[in-house]
Amino acid sequence: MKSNIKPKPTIFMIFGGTGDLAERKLIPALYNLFLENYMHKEFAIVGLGRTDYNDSSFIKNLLAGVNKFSRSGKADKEKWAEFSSRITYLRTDVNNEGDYLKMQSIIEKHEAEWSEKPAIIHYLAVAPNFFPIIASNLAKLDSASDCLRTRIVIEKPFGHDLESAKELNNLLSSIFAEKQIYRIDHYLGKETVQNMLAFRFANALFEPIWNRNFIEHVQISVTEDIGVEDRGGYYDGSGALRDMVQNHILQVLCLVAMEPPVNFDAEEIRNRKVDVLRAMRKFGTEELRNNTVRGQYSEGWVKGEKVAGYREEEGVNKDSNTETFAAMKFFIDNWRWQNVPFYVRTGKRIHQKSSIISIQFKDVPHLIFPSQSSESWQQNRLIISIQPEMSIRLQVQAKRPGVDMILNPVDMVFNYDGTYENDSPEAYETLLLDAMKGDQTLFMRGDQVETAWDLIMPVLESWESKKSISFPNYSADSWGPETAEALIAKDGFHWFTLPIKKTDKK
Ligand SMILES: NC(=O)C1=CN([C@@H]2O[C@H](COP(=O)(O)OP(=O)(O)OC[C@H]3O[C@@H](n4cnc5c(N)ncnc54)[C@H](OP(=O)(O)O)[C@@H]3O)[C@@H](O)[C@H]2O)C=CC1
Ligand SMILES: O=C1O[C@H](COP(=O)(O)O)[C@@H](O)[C@H](O)[C@H]1O
Repeated sequence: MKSNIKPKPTIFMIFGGTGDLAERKLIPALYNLFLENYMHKEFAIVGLGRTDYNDSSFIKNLLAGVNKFSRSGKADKEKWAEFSSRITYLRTDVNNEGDYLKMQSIIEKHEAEWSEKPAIIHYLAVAPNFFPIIASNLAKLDSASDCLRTRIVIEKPFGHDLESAKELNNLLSSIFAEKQIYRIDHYLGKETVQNMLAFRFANALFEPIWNRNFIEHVQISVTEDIGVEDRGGYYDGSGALRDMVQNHILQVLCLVAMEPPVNFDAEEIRNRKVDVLRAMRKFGTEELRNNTVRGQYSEGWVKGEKVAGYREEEGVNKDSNTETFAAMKFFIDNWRWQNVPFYVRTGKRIHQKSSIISIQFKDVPHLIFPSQSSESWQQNRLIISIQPEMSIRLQVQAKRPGVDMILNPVDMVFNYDGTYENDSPEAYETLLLDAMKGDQTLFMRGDQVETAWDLIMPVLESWESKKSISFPNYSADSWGPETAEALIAKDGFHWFTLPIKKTDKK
């Protein structure tokens, strides 16, 4: 993220190098960073897994992944040869202490050959039950306590609840310093999410009105048209609240609501974000009843094809009460945001894939133009579209051409397509480069994770204790349960959606 820091020589140890995340995201991201000359010339990638590969069969598999998933398309033959010459495979069982000694010798070999001692990034792309055993074994490596160059990247989910997140934090901090721990949230790597910082704190225009005096309400809506796909086993033990709200949505909310930081330091930004989480109102019995909604999708039709209901998905319990949709109303109890509702919603098998932040401003204090119909009148609204459209729209009222003073809302639009020629990097590219640079700004600090868990625990506990919910309660390809409409409609608002463009639908 910070352009004034350059990566040093680096060794990537990818635990779970043979897995889905490495194939679809990590290796394509590292390859793109290499293509765009962001990597230091001295780097090595070590894939770790139990599968019986040698270097060449491992690399062949990774190439297929790059060809299929990289945003830069099929790999260039020469560039791939150069990139892949840095990749090796080490057959490893994370439970086997002897395998960590082999990692140690790889590190020592590079230390002896390279111009300076490398940064060592242990990337834990394995199931979370392996995080403790890997961390404990890494503690035995000579380099583990070297704060300046050894880093551990932890994939989501970071804990299953507050207690397990605390346990994991305690274990990690007994081995590593906080500045060595990189808890990943890929939403923070998204270009449009990072742009919130630029938009809010590099423009004089918006900050003076960014508060309860001018803003009526805020919406954060992250909807997906896909179901749980092949992750039913994981998802059924998680649900939408844990999978999306506790992490991605609360992190985005923090960027919308944080106070201006005094500088661009990782600690300063993360302090301001955690302040927001600490100020968020806890859910008591009344808020649980009135301000939260959950749902689960049933079968339906998507683009002419019949799709299964959640309970029929592979890996999902046939009478599962796991929510695939969550909506809630939050309040932030501080001077800036008192009484401004923040509505959030997320769900799978929703009619439209779309991640948007909508900020609705208060009405004008006095309207001088008579006879405006309700369709022609819209309070000012700022829409930050994270994906698939990457844009910022400011909806303002304008006079429609004609002899009468008829108003209608129009959009002032900044669209990434058409403004910038280059493709935006994938979230993992930004985050991996930051891990190489040692920049933690876009990674979650331990207290942030725990405060976010603390906030949602009453909702989780309440939902888990009341099993009598009548699921499924929304059909695939709908906008979620009707109660989610009611949650916002009872305050006089409605969920904002962007019109679907043909290209948005796969
Ligand atoms: N896939 C995705 O899109 C996303 C994944 N994540 C997170 O990333 C992590 C990995 O997910 P994903 O790649 O999908 O999982 P996969 O099941 O595809 O991969 C799991 C990996 O763990 C390795 N592994 C399992 N047991 C051992 C062992 N005893 N010793 C050594 N290696 C072992 C497997 O290697 P082998 O089989 O060769 O032993 C494999 O490489 C999870 O925490 C997940 O929540 C987060 C966001 C998105
Ligand atoms: O972390 C996760 O995110 C994806 C959605 O990510 P996006 O970048 O496609 O918006 C979600 O599908 C998945 O369930 C969740 O684990």
